[in-house]
Amino acid sequence: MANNVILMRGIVKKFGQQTVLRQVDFQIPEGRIIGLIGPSGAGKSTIIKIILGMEVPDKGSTTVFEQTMPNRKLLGRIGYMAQSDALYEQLTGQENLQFYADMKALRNSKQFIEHIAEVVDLTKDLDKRVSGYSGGMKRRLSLAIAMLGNNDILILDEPTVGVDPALRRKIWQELQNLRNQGKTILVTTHVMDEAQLCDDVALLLDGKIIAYDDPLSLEKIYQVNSIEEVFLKAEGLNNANNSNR
Ligand SMILES: Nc1ncnc2c1ncn2[C@@H]1O[C@H](COP(=O)(O)OP(=O)(O)OP(=O)(O)O)[C@@H](O)[C@H]1O
Repeated sequence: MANNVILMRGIVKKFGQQTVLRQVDFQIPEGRIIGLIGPSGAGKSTIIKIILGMEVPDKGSTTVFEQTMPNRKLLGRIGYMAQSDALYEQLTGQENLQFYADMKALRNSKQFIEHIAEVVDLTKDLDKRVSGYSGGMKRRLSLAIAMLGNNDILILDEPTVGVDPALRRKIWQELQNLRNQGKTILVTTHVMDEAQLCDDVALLLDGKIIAYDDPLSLEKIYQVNSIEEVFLKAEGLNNANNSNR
């Protein structure tokens, strides 16, 4: 059994009167790609922020490599891509990448930047200012920044929004390469084809992880043929349960 690199136990998170996470137990083993799916507003980004120590839960505990977050040293081992881009608009793509590479004290940053720019197909645009980038180009630059360096964990909040299918495939190949090197990847997505590519998929509904297994097992459990159908069936069952309460 692989070690769990991220462990959440009994997480409850409220924003004012709204309880977003009711009782989240979630463990992420080393060297796997884990997809976190759920309807919009289910609390996926909130889970990510709690893992990173950016939000504090009302109840429960979270550890990363058996330590509580935030932890500066651990943050250096994690590549994070948020839903909104944190880019320096007045700098070029290259300068943005170099800035973050310097922050990570990355050796061989030139080779890293060249490789990662190629993965997200930005090589030709690296000398342009980010203010002139399209939305999709900004997402790709954010993804490149998250992937810079030898991160042990990558946490990607909807990394392929605005990315065309061919490039999406290339990015997933890179994620799978990283997984094959033993890296751990947590990704949220609304693209069910991508969820299908994950080693395991966790389904967040009604403030809880209601199912967590590899895609084939989930399809068997829900007696359907795709993760999209798993999602729809689980949501339908949940809504029916709620209206019977
Ligand atoms: N800082 C905050 N203050 C108040 N409410 C918040 C805050 N952060 C999140 N929420 C609320 O918590 C709920 C879950 O938000 P979250 O962004 O985690 O959902 P999500 O599953 O990532 O959604 P999406 O798929 O649309 O990105 C939403 O109703 C959101 O409005």
